[in-house]
Amino acid sequence: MNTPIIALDFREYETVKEFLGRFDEKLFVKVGLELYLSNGPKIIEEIRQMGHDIFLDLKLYDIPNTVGKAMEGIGRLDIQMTNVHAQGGTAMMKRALESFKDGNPDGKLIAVTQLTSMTDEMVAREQQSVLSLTESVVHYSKLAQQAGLDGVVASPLESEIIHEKVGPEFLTVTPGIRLEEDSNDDQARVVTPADARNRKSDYIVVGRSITQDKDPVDKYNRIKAIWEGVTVE
Ligand SMILES: O=c1ccn([C@@H]2O[C@H](COP(=O)(O)O)[C@@H](O)[C@H]2O)c(=O)[nH]1
Repeated sequence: MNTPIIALDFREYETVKEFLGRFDEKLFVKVGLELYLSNGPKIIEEIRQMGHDIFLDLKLYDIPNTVGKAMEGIGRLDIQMTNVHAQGGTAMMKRALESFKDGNPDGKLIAVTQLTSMTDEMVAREQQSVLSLTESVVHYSKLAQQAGLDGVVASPLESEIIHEKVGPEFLTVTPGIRLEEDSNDDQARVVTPADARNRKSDYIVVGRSITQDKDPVDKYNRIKAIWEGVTVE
């Protein structure tokens, strides 16, 4: 069972250091735009030196040449996973893959399908999509697979159908995770860690539910145990 990925949505390195210092085990953490843009690539080195694995979540979305060049830089970083937007198209994803794997052959490149903050209604009205949200997620997953990527970012609600339509080995990395006790926020497609496991997600990504808790280590351990099926919520 893959360990839950903790989204380090903080701005300051000092906050990250204090947060990670509470844990006495190796973690898989996600560095997103807020942390990376405030600190630059050195944040990756610092976290790696602490012994943790990193998913660099920059969601690149541009023309193939621009994304390819940016991925050359990302490929030089010591990370385990990174991503692009599948909506950038197959040519863009292929260029991204080539550049990233050139520097980091073991790293995973995945693509965002439909953000977990999106609803069926938003996909229909704002994207003017003729496909339903789920159909659109499957469509972008197939494009990502055709481009040779390792998997996608989606909601756990779509994990089963992605595995069914695209393949069991194709990774589903799934944010939008909340326990029943957690408050509602900007996430629209939300499930519990147990539900994510039942729906065959490969990874769960959890941010505020852990980082904003008064006891993040305890909350992480609870979420991990539920995700692994060791305890019920
Ligand atoms: O579709 C997506 C893609 C990325 N994310 C990121 O995951 C975390 C989730 O944080 P929470 O605090 O648990 O909501 C966050 O960093 C997002 O940028 C996503 O939520 N949905």
